[in-house]
Amino acid sequence: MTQAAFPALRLRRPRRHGWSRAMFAENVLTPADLIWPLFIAHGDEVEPIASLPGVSRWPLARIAERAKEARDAGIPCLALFPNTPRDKRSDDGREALNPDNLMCRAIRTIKDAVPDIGLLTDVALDPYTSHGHDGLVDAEGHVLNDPTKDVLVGQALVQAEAGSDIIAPSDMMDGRIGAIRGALEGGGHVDVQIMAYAAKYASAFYGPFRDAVDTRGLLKGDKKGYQMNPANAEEALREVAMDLAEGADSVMVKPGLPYLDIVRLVKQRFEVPVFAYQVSGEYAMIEHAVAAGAADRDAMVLETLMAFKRAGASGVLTYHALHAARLLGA
Ligand SMILES: NCc1[nH]cc(CCC(=O)O)c1CC(=O)O
Ligand SMILES: [Mg+2]
Repeated sequence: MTQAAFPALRLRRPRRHGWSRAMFAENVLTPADLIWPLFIAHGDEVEPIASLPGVSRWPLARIAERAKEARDAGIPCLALFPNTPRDKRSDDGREALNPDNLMCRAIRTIKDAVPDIGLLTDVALDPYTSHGHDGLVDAEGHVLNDPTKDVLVGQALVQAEAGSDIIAPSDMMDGRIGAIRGALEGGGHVDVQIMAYAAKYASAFYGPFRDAVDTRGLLKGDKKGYQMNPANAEEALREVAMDLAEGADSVMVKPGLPYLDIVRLVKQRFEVPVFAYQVSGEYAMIEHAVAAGAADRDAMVLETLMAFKRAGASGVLTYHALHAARLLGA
């Protein structure tokens, strides 16, 4: 590429005026880029989550209001996470298969009230197990891949039957995308999508989420035996290749900002829709920085979300979705 030299070349020239900055923008962020995660309470009260300031668990009676707010702000899709009552959690997580569990009731409640918003539902056993792991555990505490995969298939089917639009397995078992895709096809759910949490890292940024779904106190050990090592990037490409080959419609990288290099690598290598999850610890870092007077919330939210777009993401799951969508729509 040939280009002029200074002073003919002045890269500041187009930055002088707002209209010009807008015209030269290489990426845009819109409310349609945002997926809003919502936590469902099992009781009747709104339950603020102390480690996730500004985020609450919503009872079923209030969940449709949130869906309407999201739709009215231009958010295309919600991600749902249930806080299963402790007495319904068990070693085998069988409540995940109950077609009347909190997740399935939330799906039906939202679909009845707001049929035109998309619903993405998490597939993994952690909100349902008494040990807090995403799968079935053997006597040594090892999470068993193949038996877990079979349960996840059943979990995906009850969610699809309740009306989920996008099944999002966040469990990191090998082979579950193919098994779930096969079951969805066999069950007549040919248009239900799969967004695979393909490159999900064993991260220190999930703490507040574990409070939100009440697994922090239950979790025995850690998830390093199935989630990825933060040292690895090549392996993320193998994870993505595997999930695409098994029928994923889109893939996710998680956490978000510390793994933007992975978003970029995946996008360049595969040219498929890539989503990023700006996770609970990332949200909390921003909120605590704001509370400490170290940052401007609106600017920081919009800048971090734009960074995902620049890296190549098709969209972002973020607890700031409603706030950001309203800023963008204003
Ligand atoms: N299936 C577990 C799951 N699904 C989404 C998140 C984290 C999301 C967040 O931190 O916002 C986790 C946490 C974990 O793996 O322990
Ligand atoms: Mg995998």
